[in-house]
Amino acid sequence: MTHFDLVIIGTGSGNSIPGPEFDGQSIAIVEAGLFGGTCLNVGCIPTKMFVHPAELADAARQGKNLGVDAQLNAVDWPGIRDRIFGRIDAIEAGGREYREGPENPNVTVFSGHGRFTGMKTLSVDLHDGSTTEITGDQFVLAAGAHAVIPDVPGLVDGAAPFHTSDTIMRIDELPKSIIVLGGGYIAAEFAHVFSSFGVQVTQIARGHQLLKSQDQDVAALFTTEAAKRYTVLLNTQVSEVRPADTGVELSVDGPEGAQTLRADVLLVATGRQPNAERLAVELTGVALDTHGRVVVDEYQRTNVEGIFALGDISAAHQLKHVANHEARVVKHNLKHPDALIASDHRFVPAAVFTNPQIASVGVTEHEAITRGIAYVSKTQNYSDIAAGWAREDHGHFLKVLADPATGLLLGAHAIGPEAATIIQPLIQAMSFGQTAHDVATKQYWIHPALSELVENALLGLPAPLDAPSASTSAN
Ligand SMILES: Cc1cc2nc3c(=O)[nH]c(=O)nc-3n(C[C@H](O)[C@H](O)[C@H](O)COP(=O)(O)OP(=O)(O)OC[C@H]3O[C@@H](n4cnc5c(N)ncnc54)[C@H](O)[C@@H]3O)c2cc1C
Ligand SMILES: NC(=O)c1ccc[n+]([C@@H]2O[C@H](COP(=O)([O-])OP(=O)(O)OC[C@H]3O[C@@H](n4cnc5c(N)ncnc54)[C@H](O)[C@@H]3O)[C@@H](O)[C@H]2O)c1
Repeated sequence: MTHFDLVIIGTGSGNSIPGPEFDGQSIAIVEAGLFGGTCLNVGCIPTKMFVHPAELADAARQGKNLGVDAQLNAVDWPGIRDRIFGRIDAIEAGGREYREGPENPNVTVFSGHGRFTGMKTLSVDLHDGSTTEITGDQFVLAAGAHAVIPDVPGLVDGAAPFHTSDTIMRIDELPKSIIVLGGGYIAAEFAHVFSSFGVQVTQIARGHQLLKSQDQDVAALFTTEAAKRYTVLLNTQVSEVRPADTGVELSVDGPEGAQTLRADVLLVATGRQPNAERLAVELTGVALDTHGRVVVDEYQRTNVEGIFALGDISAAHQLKHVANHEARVVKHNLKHPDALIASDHRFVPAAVFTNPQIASVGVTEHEAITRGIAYVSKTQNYSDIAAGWAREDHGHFLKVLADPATGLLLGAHAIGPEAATIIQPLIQAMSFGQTAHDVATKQYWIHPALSELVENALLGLPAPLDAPSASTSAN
């Protein structure tokens, strides 16, 4: 049994903790899978590296509307895949080498699956087949989450072939058809990529809308636009998945009754569960909530002294920028027990990298109504600002919600070109407590840039003093 000052489990955002401040401390890093975690290897980065070529393919198809008659001749899947993972795998290998190398003499990397066996005692099943046990004064639980496989015959028992986001990006060839199970982020982004690459996509969602955690107007428009691009089956349940001659066969039940669907490939994208139970954190006394997340306070401390948690294992938002933020908080708090800093989860933004793109921050209109929050709102269409009009945008918009008494922003929800980039000034305004009026009027907005969407949305909000206390909206 080897003892360490600090044990970090997981090399996603957890790997950013060791630095010169920790030079005098012995550190164990435990990693069961690829070095660098989900975002780098199987998450944000590779998916967005597929999204960009998908956008290029879409642009070739759509250019004709504006007089550029381009043609999409072929999508070289193996070429795209190998370019992406050629770059990513090198970073993964470099990251591992760096931590194992002479630059980090105080760090020991354990390549294997860790599992608590007692108070601050971790057993690690190493990839060489041996097992080792380590203890630590302090622990950082940064072990992320894993894809949930629904309890459907053929899936849970592994009888039928299927992919998750962990494997789909490395398949050998572009399938002719794919069924995407799930209506959330991962399903939306992969349905977009495969559809743009010319694959026949069928997306199955059990709810009445895709991306139903978004503002309802955004989710409704996205669902309508997705259904124009590929087959979307809503209110549909899968009862069985079977292997077929060339792929898979699914029995589904929906508004059209029972039917059998076939495709070359099935992608299951039905949520991600924190890895806390797999790590047996309860054996070191760490409490979990009803979602299986590690419970942390605002300083990222668990209920056990000296054990911190960050990222997907404990966060309500499974997002890389949240995991990174929390890692910075944990890094500080490990070194400054008498001057702790708190995580800031007030305004967590997120984007879905689809076509159209979606971005959001703060409360949705539905949430404002159900929580009884007084608000005013303005929905600004892209087509009514110069850059949107010029590109003949149809139907896309930014909706902003503000407090009628103070003029402070409550939320922003965009669907349309560059939505993820466009809403950043609104995230900034919310974070720094700037009023909608000040943000709109006390700076220049570049003309004719897409950012004028934000300026016009804010100018369209009723002024705070004129506003009634009840909700008002301007469209
Ligand atoms: C397909 C996909 C696309 C995504 N796209 C985006 C995006 O565009 N933007 C965004 O903000 N977020 C995105 N996310 C979410 C983002 O990837 C995660 O929120 C983020 O990576 C979580 O970081 P983490 O450090 O908490 O965990 P991870 O990065 O998952 O790191 C945890 C590490 O712990 C290791 N581990 C787990 N259990 C053990 C154990 N018992 N012993 C040892 N090691 C263990 C794992 O192998 C893993 O390497 C995406 C996720 C997916 C799946
Ligand atoms: N662009 C981004 O920031 C990005 C991209 C991908 C993933 N992520 C993160 O990763 C998380 C996980 O993504 P996800 O898409 O797997 O989860 P999600 O929570 O976004 O969506 C899960 C979907 O699966 C459906 N579902 C759940 N159980 C089901 C079942 N038994 N049968 C059928 N459908 C079922 C849900 O109704 C929902 O539509 C996201 O919540 C997000 O935080 C972020």
